[in-house]
Amino acid sequence: MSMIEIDGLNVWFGHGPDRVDAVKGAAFTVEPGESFGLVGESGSGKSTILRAITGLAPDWSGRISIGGRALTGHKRDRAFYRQVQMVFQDPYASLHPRHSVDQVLSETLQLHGFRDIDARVVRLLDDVGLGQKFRFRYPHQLSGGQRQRVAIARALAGEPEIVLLDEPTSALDVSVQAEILNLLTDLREEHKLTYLMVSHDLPVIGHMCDRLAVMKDGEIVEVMAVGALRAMQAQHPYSQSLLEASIAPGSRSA
Ligand SMILES: Nc1ncnc2c1ncn2[C@@H]1O[C@H](COP(=O)(O)OP(=O)(O)OP(=O)(O)O)[C@@H](O)[C@H]1O
Repeated sequence: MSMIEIDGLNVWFGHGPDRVDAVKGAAFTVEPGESFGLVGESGSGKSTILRAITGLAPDWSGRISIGGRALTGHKRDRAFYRQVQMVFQDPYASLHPRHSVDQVLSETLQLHGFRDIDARVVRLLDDVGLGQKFRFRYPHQLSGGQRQRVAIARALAGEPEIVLLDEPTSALDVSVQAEILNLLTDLREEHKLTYLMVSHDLPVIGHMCDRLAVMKDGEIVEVMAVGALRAMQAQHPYSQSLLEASIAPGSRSA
């Protein structure tokens, strides 16, 4: 059974003449323990697929199934958030400025119903490579990379099976991007996680993922293995042009 199954997915915003069809007929599956990438230029619909899964895009049709359970509407229950967590692009926006790291993690652990909060906070900080000295710091006392580590710790607090990653390093300095990507790779292995990751950056997807879908204007034009990407074997002309652009000198974007 696939961990994530998307089939015939349409997602739209607005009505009548204002309607934007952001995702059209998308289909792919993500297997347990796999890391799957969604790549494409800005506005191609990548983030909208993650939003439809998490219930942040209310108007959709088709099939979204998580661990064999079909989702309906846009209300997601506690069991869903136990199984699926998300890490966003901007750790500055996703952390409350007046909540210490300890508060962020303790409150999240309490919401998930854990009792051994103290031991779990300690373990989560270790897991994401932040020592105990960061425990009582506030977001403004942390670097961008450290904040993203806190956001990752918060996502892992409920021991999810699936983590949705929306451009998790594109707001960070180039120097810390690789650190966070390597951390995410290690955590996937240690915690047996399944990733669905959005990026406009093909080399990032190539580094992080087993397979990927290339999106253009709301449609998936090709699903391919990362091995084919590395061998420059894209089938669709649009994927080929993305590949060529990504290896052109000076093309590497943050
Ligand atoms: N809340 C919204 N209301 C109206 N249109 C939206 C909304 N969210 C997204 N869209 C539109 O849906 C399309 C797909 O957007 P989406 O954010 O999924 O693209 P993306 O590939 O993730 O690009 P980016 O990396 O820039 O976020 C775009 O045309 C966008 O303008």
